[in-house]
Amino acid sequence: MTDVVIECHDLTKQYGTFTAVDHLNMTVRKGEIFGLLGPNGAGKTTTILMLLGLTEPTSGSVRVLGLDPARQPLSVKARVGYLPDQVGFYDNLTARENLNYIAKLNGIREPDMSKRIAAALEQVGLSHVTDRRVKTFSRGMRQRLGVAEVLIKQPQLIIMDEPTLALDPEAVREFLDLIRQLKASGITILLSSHLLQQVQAICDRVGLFHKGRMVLEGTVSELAQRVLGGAYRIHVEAEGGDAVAAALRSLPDVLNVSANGTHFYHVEARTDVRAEIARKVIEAGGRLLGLSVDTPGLDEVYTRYFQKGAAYAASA
Ligand SMILES: Nc1ncnc2c1ncn2[C@@H]1O[C@H](COP(=O)(O)OP(=O)(O)OP(=O)(O)O)[C@@H](O)[C@H]1O
Repeated sequence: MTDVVIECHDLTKQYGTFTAVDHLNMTVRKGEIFGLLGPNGAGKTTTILMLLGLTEPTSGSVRVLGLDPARQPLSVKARVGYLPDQVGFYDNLTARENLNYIAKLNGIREPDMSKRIAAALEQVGLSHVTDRRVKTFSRGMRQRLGVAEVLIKQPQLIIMDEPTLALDPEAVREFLDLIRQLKASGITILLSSHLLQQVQAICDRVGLFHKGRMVLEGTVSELAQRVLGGAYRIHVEAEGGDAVAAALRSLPDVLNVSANGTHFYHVEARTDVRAEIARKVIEAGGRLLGLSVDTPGLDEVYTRYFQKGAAYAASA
């Protein structure tokens, strides 16, 4: 058995003559957190619906845990959890009562049911409010209860659609920690979000959607490399003048060096070449006074991509 959890080949969905998802190729591996990014209408939700077997592809293929969601929707539903942006609960019921209801709907019976519910509430940090009515819960608690609801199925994959949209910063932080814990427990996560900093903070890889196509895919630094050129911006402070500047320019992975005054250099590089820079400055007879690196964020990649969208789409 391979470790591929999601695999799409030329997956296409048309609504009439409109193509919402256009020949999508995507692979998500076991244990990854994969982020789906893209502006409104890019095709993320339609993709999720096809992964869940809630809408049929027009052409192409999709496999989730080796299953065809269009033909085996119940098997997919049994193994895959889905968390929307806001989960609906019966507000007058307690957390436990809500989960009892969901467990029964999923065919889970005692004694398993109570054990799974207790474990799920523990995992999301809500054990202390098991018997409190959900109407007293904050949005953050409701979202975590949503994860507990998904966990009682013991899923191998959880698909989350904008799960942190309505949360305050503290609740977001707790929720992102929870996602990391889910990954640590071996669950694969597909996360659709507009919130780039959050995606950057937790996703192993991201796919950028644009007009139904996945136009960029990779780690944040790979995307930065592709869209911005130099993914690493290195700030160098060194004495040594022209010899230092020439030494910096001679490094293989360096794309650009600009000097700011006589001591400061801004280096754009394909890789983190700080160690090589330190060596070169010394070899050139210079004196290294400071060295730091910053990697561009997903927000910069995203903004730049959409400024130059058509050009990248053509080369993707
Ligand atoms: N049932 C439908 N019938 C016709 N067009 C649809 C249908 N569902 C979605 N679309 C269109 O398909 C395109 C992709 O929509 P989708 O909801 O997948 O995008 P999205 O990336 O999830 O955007 P958002 O972030 O706004 O949810 C949009 O132009 C949308 O209007």
